Amino acid sequence: MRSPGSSSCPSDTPRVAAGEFYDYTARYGAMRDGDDKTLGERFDEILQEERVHMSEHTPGDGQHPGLIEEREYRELLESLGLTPLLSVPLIALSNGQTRRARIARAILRRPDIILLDEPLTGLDIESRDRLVHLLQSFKTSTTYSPSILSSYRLQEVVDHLHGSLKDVAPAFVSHIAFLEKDTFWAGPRDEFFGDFVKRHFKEGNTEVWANGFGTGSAGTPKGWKTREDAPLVVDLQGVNVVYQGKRKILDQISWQIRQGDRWHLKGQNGSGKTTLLSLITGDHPQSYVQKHLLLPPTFSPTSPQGFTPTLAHRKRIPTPVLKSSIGVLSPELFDAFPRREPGMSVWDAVQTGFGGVFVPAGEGVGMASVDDIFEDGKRDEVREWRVKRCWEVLEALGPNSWADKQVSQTPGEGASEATEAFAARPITSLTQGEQRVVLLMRALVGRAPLVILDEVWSGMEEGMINAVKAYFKSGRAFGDHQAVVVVTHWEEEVPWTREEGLQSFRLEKGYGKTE
Ligand SMILES: Nc1ncnc2c1ncn2[C@@H]1O[C@H](COP(=O)(O)OP(=O)(O)OP(=O)(O)O)[C@@H](O)[C@H]1O
Repeated sequence: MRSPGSSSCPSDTPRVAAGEFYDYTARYGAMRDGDDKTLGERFDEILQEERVHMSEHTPGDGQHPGLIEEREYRELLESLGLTPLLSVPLIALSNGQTRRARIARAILRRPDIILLDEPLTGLDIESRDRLVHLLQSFKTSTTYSPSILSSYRLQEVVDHLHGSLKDVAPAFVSHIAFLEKDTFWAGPRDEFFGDFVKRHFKEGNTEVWANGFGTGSAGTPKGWKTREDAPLVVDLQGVNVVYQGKRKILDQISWQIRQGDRWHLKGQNGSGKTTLLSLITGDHPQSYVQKHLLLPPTFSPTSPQGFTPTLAHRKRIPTPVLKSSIGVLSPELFDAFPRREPGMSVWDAVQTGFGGVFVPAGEGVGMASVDDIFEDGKRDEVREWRVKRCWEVLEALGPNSWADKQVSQTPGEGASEATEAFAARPITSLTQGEQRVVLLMRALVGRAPLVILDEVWSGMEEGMINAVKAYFKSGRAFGDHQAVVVVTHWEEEVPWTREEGLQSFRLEKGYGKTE
């Protein structure tokens, strides 16, 4: 019998765990039988399950908290912005929409305790406000008032953007438990901000602020006089995506991405960011039918010089070539990456980034592909560069950079013991945050002409976030020939400023515009 006591909303891998969304490319293709269950139908099923569960118990026996009333159900959907999505198949929901649906599902069952793991991650600003408002309303509700246990990253609780200690914790939070390495503190919110935060961050723990974005040197050195001189990496003109002949998601989008560019792709949940990026990565079937969708066709095997910036239409680029031209980390990729592949180590996972593949290809640096692709004279050089590059990213983002205060070695001088041990670990033995860092290494390792970083910080611990920020700021993470697109709903997570050359592309109601 299920426990009526609590319900939770895990921060990630929800689609896999729930069996509701298992293959991230499936959502772009034709729906298969069983894929077309709508959000409304799923909620109806849950309510029916609750009715059955209630009928098996007498009221007051403590085994069920009572069915949600019709009016409250409607209000719940409304307050999470789900009403217009009831007729949408589960598989077609965007990330933020899925997260909101999962939170509603948890609340529908009216548990006594709700566990929320980083509930604001992946939500746009409006949805974050709506959720906080909903959780706040439970405090004064006479019909349903659950206890809420919710985890947040420090930046969602303390004003991180400005490096200040201002309390920005969501309004409904009354008590805070703080966990960091060997420090544990728990108590009322006022005491946390009144005393603990100030004391804790004064006592030598200031690096959490010092490494924030906005410090250090610019990360966008460029070898071109003006941006327009830089070669194109992606060229989209008048791109459209329509579903079922009527749902227009992208309407005449034109976007040019050039070498050295740093882009922030913006837009509310469901505005089409993932769809647009899936056209660029070639995962979306409609990428083949676009009139003008030019993508980077060339391997970038050894160095920036190895890249020839000649664009080609999606139809003309073999998928493996396109995959090796674009480094990606996204929630979809995180869910789909086959980390349970028997024996897959960190090293194996990182090196799949050279080909943008999921399965390690052979021995060593997985360079079966090297033999296939490169001529005799070039193979050794390619192998050598790839091995060196794997160690570089492992050193830069491995445990030396976030686990404790050890000073990491200069990249290229060989890997430290901690890094070697980390490289050998099975990826399944890592925490979720560690797995994210490894998949970020995978996206960066090939020095691909285009790197797409979609919500890369979610699930990472504070120390990891700071290590990644520091790496991006160091100028070593990206070469001049690389273009980077960052997707996040948090401005403070974007690693560059406008002064450093950052540009923004916003999607709204199907249209796209540069800001
Ligand atoms: N196969 C499909 N059929 C119908 N609609 C779809 C399909 N796939 C996606 N959509 C819709 O396309 C819209 C855009 O989704 P997309 O995932 O691109 O949004 P997003 O901007 O990435 O959102 P988020 O910020 O939540 O990640 C959503 O409203 C989604 O429901």
